[in-house]
Amino acid sequence: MIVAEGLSRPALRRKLRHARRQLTPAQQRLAARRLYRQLAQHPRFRRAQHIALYLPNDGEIDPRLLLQAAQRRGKATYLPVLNPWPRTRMVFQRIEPGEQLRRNRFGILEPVIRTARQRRVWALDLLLMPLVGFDGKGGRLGMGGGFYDRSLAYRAMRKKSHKPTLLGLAHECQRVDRLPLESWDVALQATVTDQGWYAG
Ligand SMILES: Nc1nc2c(c(=O)[nH]1)N(C=O)[C@@H](CNc1ccc(C(=O)N[C@@H](CCC(=O)O)C(=O)O)cc1)CN2
Ligand SMILES: Nc1ncnc2c1ncn2[C@@H]1O[C@H](COP(=O)(O)OP(=O)(O)OP(=O)(O)O)[C@@H](O)[C@H]1O
Repeated sequence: MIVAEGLSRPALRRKLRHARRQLTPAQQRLAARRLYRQLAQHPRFRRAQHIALYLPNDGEIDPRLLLQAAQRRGKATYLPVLNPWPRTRMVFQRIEPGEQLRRNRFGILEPVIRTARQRRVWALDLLLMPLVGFDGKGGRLGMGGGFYDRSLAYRAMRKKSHKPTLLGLAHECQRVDRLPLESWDVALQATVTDQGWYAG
């Protein structure tokens, strides 16, 4: 586990991003299969009809087996898409198997914007979130764009139990003893790694 004390947020981010990029392709594949086993039969996943995931970037744990499983089971699946304007906004758009994707300004694959296919965050059942670091208290450190935090800002005004369920997905090497909490940070209900579940 990584000790956060004495590290600034950017320094911690660099260290954690470095750690996940060190994983070999074989380790990545194994972790992705283990993650799939942790979640595919879990009630939170089985019960969800509208699920948002992401396409892996920069060493992130790969949730594509879960994406395929969700599509096989007839669930609606969504990916984050960066809005052209305002540029700080991220939306969730439904994707179908085999749909053509394009790289966004960060080089991450995403569907081509089609407003009619977008769904409000609070109308999703399950949000599987990428992250750079996590702790055992629901803390999440992202890439630093604040995209997920802004999408979830509505939560501050609603009860914790509201939709969607927020789960972080991570490699075990992304675990930090304790993350400093910022005012805008939205707590995860749990983080799931290739090794297990960490309740928030
Ligand atoms: N797989 C995945 N998709 C995602 C996210 C994510 O974290 N992971 N995002 C979650 O928010 C959004 C994209 N957010 C991002 C925020 C910052 C950087 C970033 O700083 N990237 C470069 C900067 C270089 C450049 O500008 O091209 C970097 O690697 O340093 C990347 C993505 C939407 N889609
Ligand atoms: N609810 C919000 N409203 C406005 N700005 C916000 C909000 N949440 C976060 N931000 C801004 O986003 C910036 C990045 O935040 P932070 O470092 O927590 O992002 P992150 O969680 O690492 O990234 P991401 O959510 O994209 O994965 C902060 O400087 C903050 O000002």
